[in-house]
Amino acid sequence: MSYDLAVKITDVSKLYKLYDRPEDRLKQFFSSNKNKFNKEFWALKNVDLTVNRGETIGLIGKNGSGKSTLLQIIVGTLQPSSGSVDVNGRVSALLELGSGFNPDFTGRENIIMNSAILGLNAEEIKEKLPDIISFSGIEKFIDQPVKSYSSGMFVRLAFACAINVNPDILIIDEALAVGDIQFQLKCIEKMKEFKKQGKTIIFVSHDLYSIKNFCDQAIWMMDGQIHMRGDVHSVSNSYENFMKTSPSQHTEEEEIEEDQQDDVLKINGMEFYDTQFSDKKRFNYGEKLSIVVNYTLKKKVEGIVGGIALYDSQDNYICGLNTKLDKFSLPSEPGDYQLALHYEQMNLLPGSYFVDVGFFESSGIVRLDYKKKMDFFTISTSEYFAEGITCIPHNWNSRKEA
Ligand SMILES: Nc1ncnc2c1ncn2[C@@H]1O[C@H](COP(=O)(O)OP(=O)(O)OP(=O)(O)O)[C@@H](O)[C@H]1O
Repeated sequence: MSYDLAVKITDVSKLYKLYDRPEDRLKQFFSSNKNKFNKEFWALKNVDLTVNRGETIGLIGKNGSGKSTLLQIIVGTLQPSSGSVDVNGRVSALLELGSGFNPDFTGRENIIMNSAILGLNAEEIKEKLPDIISFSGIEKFIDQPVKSYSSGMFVRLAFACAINVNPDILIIDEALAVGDIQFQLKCIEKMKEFKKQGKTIIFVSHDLYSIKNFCDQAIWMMDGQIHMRGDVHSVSNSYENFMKTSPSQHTEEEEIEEDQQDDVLKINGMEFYDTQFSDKKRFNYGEKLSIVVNYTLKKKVEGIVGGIALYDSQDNYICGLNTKLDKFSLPSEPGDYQLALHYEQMNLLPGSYFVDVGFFESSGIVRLDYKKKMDFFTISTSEYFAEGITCIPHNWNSRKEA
């Protein structure tokens, strides 16, 4: 395989045999009739994929589309039913939370075992061990069996192991979402460092915003196949459009959980203002409208991104704006701040509109605080001049054909 390639997958398929009842497995074993007692299910079908060294790839797709199966095959924890997999370099993966850990071993023993599996020799393990323990931040519990760990402690240990063994290829499957925000910030800094060093990263997330911010390329998996691959914006926009037209699809992306932790940034409140700077909630169509968000930054964070999104009463996404897209930078030093967004002309038609407010670190992967439907405002007008959600600036013209 060429030196420039990190992963080469050729015609890989993964077949599962599904049995309705446990005894069917035995019956099938003795049956000469193929598939009499089972159904065949292809989790992956004829997948070809090459990943170049230094690429940062986002893997997206509905639940059950085959993302984890593909990653496990790359990592080597799952064997394909057919096809070949070549990997150049050391792969470190954060797949299912702590899946590589032995619950009866202590944290320290698990680090040693994991590092050995990844190919580190005794000398290297001895050298890395203090870094891994210190990165995990769970020094006090490192000699306890991991079965006594909370999910937060698990993710700390798993991430510390995965990221400190100097991998050539880093694979992360959503796992970062667990764990506290300060630890997430520490991890994202490491991931950014990896990216700068030109390492290969494959990152799975249902959160398209973080995929768009962190990755250069994206792969969209559908029904066990690669449906689309290309630059991150075109693939994620196509996926987003597809998901909009499949109303029955329920993704984790929709389940934005409000961050209860406020140890880094806390959104304190929000107000709406008109041109007279009087605070109100009822506006006339076409009026100027400003949203002012009060927040407290408790720790220094560079490159914070603030965003405001509007939804109508049927939960249709109307408009999402953020400071990164508009190249507006926010302060990084701790303090109490106000962030104001001024809409020059609120051209939404009469109705109630809900506002989401969120703050993220620069790549969008770590959500510092997020308030869904934090408040709402209403638009009214005494005239009847258009229908729908918004009135787009326009004019009419008519002429007689020559
Ligand atoms: N051991 C197994 N036996 C039978 N079917 C399986 C097994 N593991 C996975 N599958 C099936 O294979 C399909 C692909 O699963 P996979 O976990 O790769 O999807 P995914 O895209 O990672 O989903 P998610 O986003 O929910 O993690 C699913 O339909 C799943 O039910």
